[in-house]
Amino acid sequence: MRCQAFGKQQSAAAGRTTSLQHATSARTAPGQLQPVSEVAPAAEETWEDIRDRTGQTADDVLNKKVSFPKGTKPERKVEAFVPMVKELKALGKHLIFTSGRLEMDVEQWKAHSEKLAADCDEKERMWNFQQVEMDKRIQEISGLLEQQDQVVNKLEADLKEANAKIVAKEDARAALQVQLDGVRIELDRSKQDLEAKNAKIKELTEIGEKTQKYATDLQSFNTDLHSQLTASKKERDNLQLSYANLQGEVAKLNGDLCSLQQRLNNDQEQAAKVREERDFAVRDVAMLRADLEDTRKQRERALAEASKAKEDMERIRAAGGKSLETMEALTNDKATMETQLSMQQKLIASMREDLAGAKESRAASDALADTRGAQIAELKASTGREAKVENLEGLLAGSERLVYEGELIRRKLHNIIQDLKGNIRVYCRVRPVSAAEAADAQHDSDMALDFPPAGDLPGRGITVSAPSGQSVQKHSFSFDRVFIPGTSQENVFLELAELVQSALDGHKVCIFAYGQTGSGKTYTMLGNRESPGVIPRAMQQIFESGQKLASQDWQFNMQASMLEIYNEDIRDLLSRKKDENKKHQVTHDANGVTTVTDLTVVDVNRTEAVEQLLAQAMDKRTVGCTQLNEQSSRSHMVFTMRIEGHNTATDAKVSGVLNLIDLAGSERVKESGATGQRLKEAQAINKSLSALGDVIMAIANKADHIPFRNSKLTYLLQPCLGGDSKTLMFLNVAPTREFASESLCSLRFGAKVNACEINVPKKNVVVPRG
Ligand SMILES: Nc1ncnc2c1ncn2[C@@H]1O[C@H](COP(=O)(O)OP(=O)(O)OP(=O)(O)O)[C@@H](O)[C@H]1O
Repeated sequence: MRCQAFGKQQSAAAGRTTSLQHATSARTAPGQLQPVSEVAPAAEETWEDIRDRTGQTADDVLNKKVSFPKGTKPERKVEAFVPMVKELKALGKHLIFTSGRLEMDVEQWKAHSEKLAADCDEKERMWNFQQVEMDKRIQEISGLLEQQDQVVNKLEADLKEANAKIVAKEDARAALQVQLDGVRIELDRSKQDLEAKNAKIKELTEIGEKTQKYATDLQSFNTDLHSQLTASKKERDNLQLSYANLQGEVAKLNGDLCSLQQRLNNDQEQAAKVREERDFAVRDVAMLRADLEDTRKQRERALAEASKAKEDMERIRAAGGKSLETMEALTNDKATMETQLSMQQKLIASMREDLAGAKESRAASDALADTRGAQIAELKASTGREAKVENLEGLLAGSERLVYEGELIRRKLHNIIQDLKGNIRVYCRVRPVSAAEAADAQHDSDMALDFPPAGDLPGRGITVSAPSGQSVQKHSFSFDRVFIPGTSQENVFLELAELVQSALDGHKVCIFAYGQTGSGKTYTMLGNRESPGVIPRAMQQIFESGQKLASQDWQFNMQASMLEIYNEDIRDLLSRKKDENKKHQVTHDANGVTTVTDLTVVDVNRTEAVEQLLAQAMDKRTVGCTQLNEQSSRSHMVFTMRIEGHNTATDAKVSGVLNLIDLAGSERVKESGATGQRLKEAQAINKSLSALGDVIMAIANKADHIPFRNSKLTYLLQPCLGGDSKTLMFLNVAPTREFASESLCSLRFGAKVNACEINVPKKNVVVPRG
């Protein structure tokens, strides 16, 4: 299209050129008007000169009109036309030149535009080609992009997989870390086990040493008995000789028959005493047997612990496999333990031999008693003489000495056994489910406690199932004795009668009941008229034993006092005055003798007298009704009996103390529903019981400072807990699930107390010289 238009302009320009050429040829034709320049050739002006000179435009020149007045001569008219012709000529030349130039330009433009069109076509072709190439390239790139997308997707999937693997590896590493931590904990626990076992072995070694000492004492006792037996045999030979002589003198002795009869009666009494002594020996042997049994069990337990330690060690070796040094240490420890165990076994074997020796001694003393009986029977049938009577008196004096010495040895053995049993003991007592609990549907009266029926810990183990979060967890404990619900007051007392006896032998003895409110502390310590508890039974035993010892020239002076600690104040329960605000101070002297100022002290020598005092004290004691116990003790009650003994024959003196304590019940303030005064009481009770717990913990941890002064209760009990007292704690627990958490707390506390070691008890005896 552009090329056609370009062609039309060309032909128009060509047409113009043709008409100008015609004009030129017309000008030069012969006979026509000649231009002035041809007449007088001169330098021709160019159109640009004319234009610049005259200021005319091309149109002005072409449209110029010439008019002449009439009569103008032709020469004049020619003259007038000459400049016009010149102007027109210059303009014509200019136009011809300009149009030639324009034509040239047009040609140039045409060539240029053709070239441009060709370039355009070429470029278009190129572009098309490039477009195709580009499309191809784009397709290729798209293909590549798709491939790359696939690669990226694959890489992403690989990355995801790698991440998952990393997470799994992290998890595995965390699990391994946990395992490692577990192994470390296991290792620490094993170390602790080993330390505990070492401590146990040390304890067993100490027991072994004590047993050795005890065996030595037994040996010397046997030797004494043997020498006494030899002496008795000699005496028996003498008696047989005398008896032969006596037969010849029977007639003369008839007159002395009555007095002899009297002496014979005395002899019979003496024989009864000898029998009693034999019974003591029988009981001692039984106790020894029980003790031996205990030691055997300890040994078995130690063996079990050693084999457990071995298993632990192997487990640790398998789990860690690294701690070679620890392994070696464990192996060494195990070897040491095994050596110590074999020593213990030897010790037990030697104890068995001692027991056999003691049995022989008992048989000898039985035989001696029988011989004496036979002699008495013979004498009964015969008549005696004055000299014979004197002989018999000597014999009796010897027997009395024997009995006295036997009593001393019995006491010694008794204390050795007590020491072996440990000087702080814990007895756990579980009360039965009460009728009210069983009847009330609001109470969860199912049992929360189990007692291992037999096996490792018969009568010593207890398991409590207590809630732990959403589930229930079992916790096992063992104590020196566990009394199941329904155990009678009598059977409970039998287990501590020996301890009470120690007070008569000059020891400080402390028995206290600890437990949740309503768990049976007061029932255990005081009981009721039908089933008296520890305090009345202990009194009865002390008075009866005191009376028995009177025949061995012992005289006892006993004094009782009773106090309660209520809201951290001490109150005298035996005072007949109404002096509630009186302040009492507690002091301990260097010998651990405790004095409470201004406290009523009453001389007692009969059970009935003590019962009266107890009734009086119970009337005064602060008791209240809580949600958990109708008759709840709101104070700690301390019954103290001081025993001073004097042997008029030997001038020996003993001084013992028996502290019997009914603590107030621990309670959770929230659950007991306490408010006002009850709340204040409960807070004071819990504070003092927690102070007791702190003291026990400090003793168990062998702390440098024992915080006895943190409460009146702990300060009062200081000689019992930290001194040389023999201490027994009753841990009273309620049996039902309702109180399982509280029971668990009490059992944990009891276990802590059980782990305590207090000083070896010291006897307060003054033995005269010579
Ligand atoms: N072993 C038991 N056998 C029979 N009944 C028992 C026994 N132990 C406790 N009880 C009865 O359970 C109830 C609560 O006992 P007790 O008053 O002795 O508890 P407590 O621990 O002294 O309470 P608190 O000191 O908080 O007042 C009493 O009625 C008591 O008779």
